[in-house]
Amino acid sequence: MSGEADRNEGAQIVEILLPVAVDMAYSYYAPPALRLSPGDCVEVPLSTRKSFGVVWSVAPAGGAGPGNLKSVIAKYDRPPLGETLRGFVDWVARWTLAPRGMALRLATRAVEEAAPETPRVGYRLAGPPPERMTAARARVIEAAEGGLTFSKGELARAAACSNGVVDALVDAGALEAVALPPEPVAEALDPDFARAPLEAEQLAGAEALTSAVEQGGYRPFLLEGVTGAGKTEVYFEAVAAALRAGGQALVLMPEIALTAQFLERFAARFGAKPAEWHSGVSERKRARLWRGVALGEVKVVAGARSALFLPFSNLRLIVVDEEHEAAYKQEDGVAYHARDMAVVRARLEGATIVLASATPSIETRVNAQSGRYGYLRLTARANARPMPRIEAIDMRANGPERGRWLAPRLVAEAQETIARGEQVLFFLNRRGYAPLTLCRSCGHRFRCENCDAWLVEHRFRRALVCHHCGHVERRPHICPECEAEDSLTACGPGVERLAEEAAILFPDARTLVLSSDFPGGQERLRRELAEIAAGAFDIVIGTQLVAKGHNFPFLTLVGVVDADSGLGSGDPRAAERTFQLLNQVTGRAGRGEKPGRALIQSWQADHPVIRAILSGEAEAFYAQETRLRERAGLPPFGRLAALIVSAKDAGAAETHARALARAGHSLPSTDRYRVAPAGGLPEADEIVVLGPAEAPISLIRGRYRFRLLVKAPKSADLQAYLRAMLAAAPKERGGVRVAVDVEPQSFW
Ligand SMILES: Nc1ncnc2c1ncn2[C@@H]1O[C@H](COP(=O)(O)OP(=O)(O)OP(=O)(O)O)[C@@H](O)[C@H]1O
Ligand SMILES: [Zn+2]
Repeated sequence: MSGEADRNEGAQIVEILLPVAVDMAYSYYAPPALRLSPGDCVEVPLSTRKSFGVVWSVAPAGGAGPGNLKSVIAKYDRPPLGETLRGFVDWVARWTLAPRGMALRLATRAVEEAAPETPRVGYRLAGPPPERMTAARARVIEAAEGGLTFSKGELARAAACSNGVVDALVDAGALEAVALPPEPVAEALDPDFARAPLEAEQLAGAEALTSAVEQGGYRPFLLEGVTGAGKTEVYFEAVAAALRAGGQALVLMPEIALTAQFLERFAARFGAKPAEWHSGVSERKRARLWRGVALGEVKVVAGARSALFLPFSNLRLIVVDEEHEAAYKQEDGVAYHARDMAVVRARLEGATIVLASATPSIETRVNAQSGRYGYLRLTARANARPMPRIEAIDMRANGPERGRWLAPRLVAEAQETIARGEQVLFFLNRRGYAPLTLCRSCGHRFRCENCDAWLVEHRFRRALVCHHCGHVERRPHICPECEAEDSLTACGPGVERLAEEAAILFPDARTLVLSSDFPGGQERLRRELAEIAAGAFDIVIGTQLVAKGHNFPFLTLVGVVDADSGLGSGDPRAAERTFQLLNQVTGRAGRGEKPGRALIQSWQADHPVIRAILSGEAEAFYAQETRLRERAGLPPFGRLAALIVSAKDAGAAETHARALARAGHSLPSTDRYRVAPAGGLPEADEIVVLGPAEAPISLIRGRYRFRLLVKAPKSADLQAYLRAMLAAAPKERGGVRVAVDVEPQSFW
């Protein structure tokens, strides 16, 4: 027996978290040779297959054998997940109510299956020229002269021939293949490469941030500056301070704002580009970056929201650019808000965090005004550029004729702008050709067969498309209902329809339509954004993609086609969202040498949001919105969670939603929260459950949806309440699903 204990000396019982939809860590036996520590990446058996996992805790096995525990198979060659990142994963799971394994997955997805690196091979001159010489071969040999080593592609490109010519020269002994060291994962950055001359307000902001980064510790800031104020230059100084301190920095941006233009500005300041992290980066590159970040070799990452889960080893600074952007909220899977979680990560890491925006969210602004965040402001544009002059076009009095969408005044000003060699942007936040197609003779409307939504006509693709489930059908020639011919008519405009109108009104202009649903994906979008910035187009027609943080120096006129479209929704943030979007899009005008203008087509020109945009009085708007939120107990003065109950059968979904609400109402109050009794008027410190109500879009992908809204005072432990409510509800049966969305950003 003691012999066995000796043999087991050093064996461990380890708790391992797997990147699957399970909250619990599983116990495994680790044989003595492994000597695992928390954070180690391992391979473990999971039912009939093998899985990646991360060690969460370790205890000595005390001489015992595996018993009925399964054994860890191997330790992977990956840098371990540090304690703060593990703490962050736990935190995100607790906050969002997602299974911990799914939160882990956000951190480890890039390296779960990382294949070993394929070695890089280079080619250089080796022997005498081959006996059989061709023109292409001669060009390759000429390109390889000088004793350097080149990749196959480089030689083939230089000689304008195929890769096969290079291979043939290797076979003939004229070239030889040599192994190259791996490509560096990121270039070295120099904090003093080219310091920008800053203006007074920029300087004050930069100094506050640099000293926070130097001192270390958790220090949150709001950097609020009008569009074109030069916020980027200010937070670049904070990045420089992090670099000087030997630390790392993360710049989060909405994915589409991560353009070549931004990377080049970064390179102009630091001598090289940052590491990029977004959906366009290849899997292999991501695995290498992940490792480089963990080892501290990668100093600065510019990334979309998922970069927040990278294994930084010495993170000194997080910047969340355009912090108000709804794109920071992940809607499916782990429903986290990257801005809010960035603040959490900064606190865990003891880092400075900068939330930057021209139009901060109410949440962030309230935090800045109450002194919880440092408040840095830039009140004027850099380089003495004026803010754009903004006017409204009242569509009731001065709108276009029927079937047209651009008012005569906007058309006239656009013509003058183009004639001066400047750029025009027509902004309409609607993809496709027309949001609704109907039959003139019987009134039939085309709806999605899976969703409670109209089909949007996409004329470029010659199809009717559902924007909720992606369902596509051909646009027929006869009405499927009454069989009338040529009776179908498009109602309302989308960007494609606007392009048609522009082609008639401005036949000689170079026009570009920019929309996220065109083939070519992110890469095409990035290229087109660069072309706009270079002045390759006279007219740009686009959705909100063009509004996000871009710098188009030739753009001097912005026409907002339908300023009111976002105001009618049931979203409690509708006014804030519209204010932000209109500010951002009009803020694209006049960033170059010539001053900018914006014309806003509105049916409600006296709406408070439109008035705030016209007057430029953001302060009054924010004050009023904040007051409304406070009175209604809405975030940030109270807390919300949405529960979306869905099922293929409407009755099953509704029954479960009602049971869930009853469970919520009948929970007893505890010291963590107080529950309002059903039917009674809630006190200010009590949690209430509103609904269930049929969701505004009551059917998506064939599933019927009901929503519950849990409204809690700031003092309540909302997550503890939600957990108790879900536990007290009957088990989900008959394909019923419940999705929890803490601090929801969308309300459909
Ligand atoms: N101190 C400065 N002197 C001259 N030009 C500057 C200065 N600071 C910034 N700029 C220039 O001003 C322009 C606007 O800067 P930037 O893009 O950082 O603005 P922003 O505040 O991020 O605006 P937005 O919120 O609209 O994205 C850029 O072209 C930038 O190079
Ligand atoms: Zn659909």
